[in-house]
Amino acid sequence: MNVIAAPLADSLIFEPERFGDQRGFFQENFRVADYRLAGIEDELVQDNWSRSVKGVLRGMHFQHQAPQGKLISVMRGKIYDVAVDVRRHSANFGRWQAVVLSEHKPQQLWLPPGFAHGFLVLSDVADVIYKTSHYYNQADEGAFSCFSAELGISWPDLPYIQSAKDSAAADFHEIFA
Ligand SMILES: Cc1cn([C@H]2C[C@H](O)[C@@H](COP(=O)(O)OP(=O)(O)O[C@H]3O[C@H](C)C(=O)[C@H](O)[C@H]3O)O2)c(=O)[nH]c1=O
Repeated sequence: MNVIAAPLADSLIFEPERFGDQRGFFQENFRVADYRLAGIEDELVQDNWSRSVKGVLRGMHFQHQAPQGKLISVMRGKIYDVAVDVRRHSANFGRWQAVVLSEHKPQQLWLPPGFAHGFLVLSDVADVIYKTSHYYNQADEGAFSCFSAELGISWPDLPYIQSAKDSAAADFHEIFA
């Protein structure tokens, strides 16, 4: 398992080995030992499956008291994955990164606890699976707008499909005043 740095400090990109043959391919998606070797001590306790059609824009989401680390893989399609460091002590507080994840490129993205997460679907459909280091708690959830001017996140230009919650989300500076 190769590990490379993602643009923001503490975020990592894992590159699992994919064994292809005339039948298709085999890929190990998760070994605790690989993540411990990369310095991730978080225990991953929940596994999610998110299916979206082209143009779906989910985010930007985070949890206040029990921030979730996320290990993100795209099983089908392609996404433009964005994360914002919302750790107040971080030198990168308020900075964002974008990583394109695709079923055709064996890469997984690690976001440590304290990153807000969102993604835009670039393919007709995308299946995103991700493990999290804390359980989901709707009461603990926070969100800010993907289009918060002060962040300057550049999104590919598509007709966006958002949930009512996401399209009504406040700007970053209103949440992290
Ligand atoms: C996230 C989550 C949601 N749900 C339920 C709550 C709602 O009834 C339904 C849809 O939830 P929501 O619209 O918040 O789903 P997303 O917009 O994909 O939210 C996710 O979007 C970004 C990209 C993330 O990284 C987070 O995991 C998460 O916030 O699933 C659960 O039961 N468990 C969960 O872990």
